[in-house]
Amino acid sequence: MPEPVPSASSESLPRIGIIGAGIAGLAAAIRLRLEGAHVEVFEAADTAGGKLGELVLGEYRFGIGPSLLTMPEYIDELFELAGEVPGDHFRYRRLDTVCRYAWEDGTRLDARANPKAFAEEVERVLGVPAQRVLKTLAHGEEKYHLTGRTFLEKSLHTPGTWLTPEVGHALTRLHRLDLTRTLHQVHERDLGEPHLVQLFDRFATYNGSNPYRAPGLLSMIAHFEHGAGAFVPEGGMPAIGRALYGLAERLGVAFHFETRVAEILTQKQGRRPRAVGLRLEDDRQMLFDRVVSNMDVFFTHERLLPDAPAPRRVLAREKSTSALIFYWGVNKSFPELDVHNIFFSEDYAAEFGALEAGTLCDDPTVYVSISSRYDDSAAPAGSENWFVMINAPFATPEQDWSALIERTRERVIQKLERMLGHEGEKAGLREAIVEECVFDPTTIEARTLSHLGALYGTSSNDRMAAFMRHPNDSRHVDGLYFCGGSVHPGGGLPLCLLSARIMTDVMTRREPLARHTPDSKDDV
Ligand SMILES: Cc1cc2nc3c(=O)[nH]c(=O)nc-3n(C[C@H](O)[C@H](O)[C@H](O)COP(=O)(O)OP(=O)(O)OC[C@H]3O[C@@H](n4cnc5c(N)ncnc54)[C@H](O)[C@@H]3O)c2cc1C
Repeated sequence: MPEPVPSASSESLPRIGIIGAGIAGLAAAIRLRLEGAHVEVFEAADTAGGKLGELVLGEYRFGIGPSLLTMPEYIDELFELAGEVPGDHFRYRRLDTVCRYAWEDGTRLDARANPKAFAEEVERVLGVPAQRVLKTLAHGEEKYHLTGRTFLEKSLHTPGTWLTPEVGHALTRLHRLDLTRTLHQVHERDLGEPHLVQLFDRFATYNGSNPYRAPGLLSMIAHFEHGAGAFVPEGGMPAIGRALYGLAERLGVAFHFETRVAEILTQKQGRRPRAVGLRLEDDRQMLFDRVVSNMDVFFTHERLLPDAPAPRRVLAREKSTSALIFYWGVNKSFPELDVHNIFFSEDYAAEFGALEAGTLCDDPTVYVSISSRYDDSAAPAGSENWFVMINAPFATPEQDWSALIERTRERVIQKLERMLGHEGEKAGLREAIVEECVFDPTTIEARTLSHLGALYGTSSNDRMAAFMRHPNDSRHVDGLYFCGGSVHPGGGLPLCLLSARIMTDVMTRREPLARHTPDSKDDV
């Protein structure tokens, strides 16, 4: 990618160095540039996007990580802030069916995005009254409205966050938040029917948590998919990273690809050290007034600040789950599948029990996402690009991934052939797989530089999780800020985008920048 050289006049602007061009690093670069800073981004990989990267296998293209897009308005917001029309650079559409669910007993359910249509389908297939489903979704939405603005959109480490009418109102409604029940207990209470409980429990995995431990407050996640909606971007998920990179470039952000940062340079200034620049892997030193890390926060402390004090308790928090992913080029079409498909395990509790024990169960829930369903260019005609993912524990030294992969691959193929009704066929799924690549938690750690291969930073398995996530600024080093899935408010694309917004807010309140208007970008 080209490296735009900032012009001389940018020397008078506050200089900010950002480590990492993941979605949050890109959003931070855009926001800080618009706030009036000279911004340079250092990225170890050769492209922007981080986990939103692309994998090409022969004639098949895959998004490496995220497959489900929710809350695209946070992406639009960045184009609007820059005075651009989002649809000129990034287009997406809403899915009518958010997911096609299948169980081993033959039950099939298409989850429509529209809450009423979804509830009616649940009543028809599972016999649970539609009103009960709608009430459960409405309760999730209520939890989101009671807590979302405080817990997801603001810093939890700024006193002003807590002195608001919203917090006062939430305190009067604490009993509605289900803080003393697990997510699974809430679903048993509100829905009862086992298939439906399993379907709703799965929302815990949207931030890498365990429904048997995560607090009932997380039932708000169902609202994101069924209330706010699920979307597919034109050009596939990697198009998100490309679009934001394009916007950042147009604004004059400077990018350095294949440039790994080796150290955050600090200088003692007053009581605490201050971040004053970056040392790159080739030993070059770049001076900055402020530094933002979009790199996994554990590695930021461990590798880039080895001698600085670190928030040990926060960094030792339990990680979110990881994944075992099979990227399969499949040379035929399976019309019975949709964009997002779930094949449930028969014993969900045993599946999460295995994850807690650091291994995989014999019958995992299998997620199959096929982006060629909405993006023709991702696979040859009549073929499909299957992203097949099962939840996996974060990496530990005892795991033997080659043995686990061999065993699980066989079980996954058998399960899919059985549940798709292709068992025993000569030309089933097995024969149709013509391209293959496998990522396990150790590959994910190496490829995306995420500690232990966790997909979403730390887990939300306890009530204190939100408070114990790393803040968006450093308590130990002045001038050092954080954004991305491993810090507040957590992992997943929407929250990463919010982390960049919160971080910019925290930084500019503490150390104001001269606001930059989009029209004046030429003087950078
Ligand atoms: C398999 C998988 C499936 C997922 N599914 C979904 C989904 O369906 N929906 C959803 O919303 N979210 C999903 N997520 C989560 C989502 O992808 C992440 O939360 C989000 O992309 C993380 O973005 P980030 O900004 O934190 O940074 P990352 O994408 O982690 O990027 C960080 C960047 O920093 C760079 N870097 C690291 N160290 C250095 C260094 N020393 N010097 C220079 N650069 C460095 C890395 O190369 C990387 O590009 C999934 C994640 C994975 C892995």
